[in-house]
Amino acid sequence: MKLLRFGEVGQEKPGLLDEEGNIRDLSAYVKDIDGEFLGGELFAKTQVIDTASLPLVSGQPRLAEPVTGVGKFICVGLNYEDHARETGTVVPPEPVLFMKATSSITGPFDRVELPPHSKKSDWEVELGVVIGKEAKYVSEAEAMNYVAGFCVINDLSEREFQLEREGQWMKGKGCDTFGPLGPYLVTPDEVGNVDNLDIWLELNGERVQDGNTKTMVYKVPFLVHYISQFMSLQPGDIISTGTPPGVGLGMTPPKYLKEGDVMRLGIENIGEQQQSVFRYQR
Ligand SMILES: O=C(O)C/C=C\CC(=O)C(=O)O
Repeated sequence: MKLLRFGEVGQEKPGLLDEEGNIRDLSAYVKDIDGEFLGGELFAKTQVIDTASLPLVSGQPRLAEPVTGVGKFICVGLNYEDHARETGTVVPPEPVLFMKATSSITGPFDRVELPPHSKKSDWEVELGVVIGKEAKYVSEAEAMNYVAGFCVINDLSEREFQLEREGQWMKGKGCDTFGPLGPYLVTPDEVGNVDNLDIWLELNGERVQDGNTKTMVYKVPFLVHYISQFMSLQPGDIISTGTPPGVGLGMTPPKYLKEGDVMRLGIENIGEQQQSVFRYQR
């Protein structure tokens, strides 16, 4: 099942994508796609709904982030060996974790804003994991029972804020619009082998990231297990699992986003996003 949310900002409704690629309105069954829904009985019931019985949504509405009310947006840094190398580092002996502000979350086709005083904003396509059940000290073997589904994430990163200013990475990771999610929350049964999915990003039509989740170092079950040793995970929390090589920081010379740029990114079986870039004016 591919769950989604559609409509203008603040007026989104829950929906799903049917087999023919049409959007169907789920709002008669479900208030919204959030932690309460994903952690409750309705989520399982929704998976067996006859989609043809749901109202068709006409036109081409805006697609929003497929889950709302995200409590935690946790990211894993340097989780592909070749990406670590391109940034001049190595894969750490344990996962590097950081948080993105939940206020950075936007829809998959919404515009990305460059902060007024930024110079080094960069792209990072990533596989997102959406938690469906409270996970506290879970084992690696049982970890997938806590996963509701997967989505595409662009972990946008302002490198000067992240790496050249004092303190933690979060300054460069949590800027407004720096966390496009979606367009779909895809349930595991439709994803196939999560350890073998093509993952890519194009900047202005040129493919700059061209990887596969098979080269991810710390895999999804391990990450869910690992993070749950430090904090409990709640339904609707998101884990962004790291990016493959091809970010602007790793280029010679480095290349960063500018107004007018267009990013298109996707993951096999999970979906595609596209964002254009503008500079926020104060
Ligand atoms: O130079 C470093 O320490 C790491 C630079 C970028 C890694 C990153 O942002 C990531 O998400 O991975």
